[in-house]
Amino acid sequence: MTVLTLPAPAKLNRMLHITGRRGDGYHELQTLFQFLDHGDTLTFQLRPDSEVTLFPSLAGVADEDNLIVRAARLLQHHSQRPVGADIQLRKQLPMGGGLGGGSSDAATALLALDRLWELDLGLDRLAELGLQLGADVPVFVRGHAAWAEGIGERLVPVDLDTPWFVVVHPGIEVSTPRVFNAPQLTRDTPPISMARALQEGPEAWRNDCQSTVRELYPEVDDALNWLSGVAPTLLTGTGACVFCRLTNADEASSILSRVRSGWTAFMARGCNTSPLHQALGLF
Ligand SMILES: C[C@](O)(CO)[C@H](O)COP(=O)(O)OP(=O)(O)OC[C@H]1O[C@@H](n2ccc(N)nc2=O)[C@H](O)[C@@H]1O
Ligand SMILES: Nc1ncnc2c1ncn2[C@@H]1O[C@H](COP(=O)(O)OP(=O)(O)OP(=O)(O)O)[C@@H](O)[C@H]1O
Repeated sequence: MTVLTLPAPAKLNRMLHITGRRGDGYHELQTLFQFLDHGDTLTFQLRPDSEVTLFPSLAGVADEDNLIVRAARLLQHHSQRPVGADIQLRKQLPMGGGLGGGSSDAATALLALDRLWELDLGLDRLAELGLQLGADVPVFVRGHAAWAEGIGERLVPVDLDTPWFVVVHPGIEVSTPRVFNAPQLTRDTPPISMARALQEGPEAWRNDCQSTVRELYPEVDDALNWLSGVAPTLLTGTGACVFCRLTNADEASSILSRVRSGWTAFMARGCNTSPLHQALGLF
């Protein structure tokens, strides 16, 4: 095998609580992650030397800073022989969208190159390496919808409802550090048990970042106001995307056709098994 084409799906935070702040400034979260059947696509072609190339480059991100190339560099240290790859990226997910696009690309690179380079590191080690790249990478490596604690790395697999979603991107990039550094962000939600979060269900779920992001980014406020007029709506991660859940595809496509011009939107189905793991036959 010398070529692999694989998906890098989006994630949603179906709920997100901020329960504290660690000494190093990172926030303690409780969140429910679920994947969508929509995302980026990456193609990996084995090289006989130790070069790693990426095409096309992302605007504003130097290749060596791209999480895909950084994932490849981390893995190269684990090979006894020179290994390289030409990587093609079909980017669909908005950057700074709260859909975890960069983290998902990184996880897809870790799993693809582990296979292409015959490293066989296993998901535990790959998730550990992934955490060095970003708090959201481990869930994409493990590939199952999850209840997450810590900074998002302590994961318990769960099965959530799998509705259709309409995801609206109001055309701006939200800075995750800016949101986490905002003085008005509440960081004192009392921790709850996973059982309680699951029992409360989607009607009760909320995102503790939402009111702060609304204040800092009026475009997100507009999108939340518009979409919640049609169906129950939440922010994902620190935004900028907002999503609502629908019981069927017809309702979703009807909302999609009415989304305000200047915003981008897509519809997708929630998945408890990542499309990446489905493609790799890991479940
Ligand atoms: C908010 C979430 O999207 C929820 O899924 C993620 O926790 C964010 O994950 P991410 O984008 O992978 O974040 P990282 O690249 O690890 O961190 C970006 C910056 O956000 C802040 N950050 C991030 C995650 C976290 N639990 N606490 C934080 O305070 C830190 O300032 C960090 O420097
Ligand atoms: N392959 C990549 N795809 C997207 N962004 C990348 C990538 N590599 C590095 N980045 C950098 O990471 C930043 C965050 O991108 P990303 O799309 O992961 O944000 P996000 O969807 O808000 O993530 P999260 O929900 O994890 O906070 C970008 O602004 C960009 O500078």
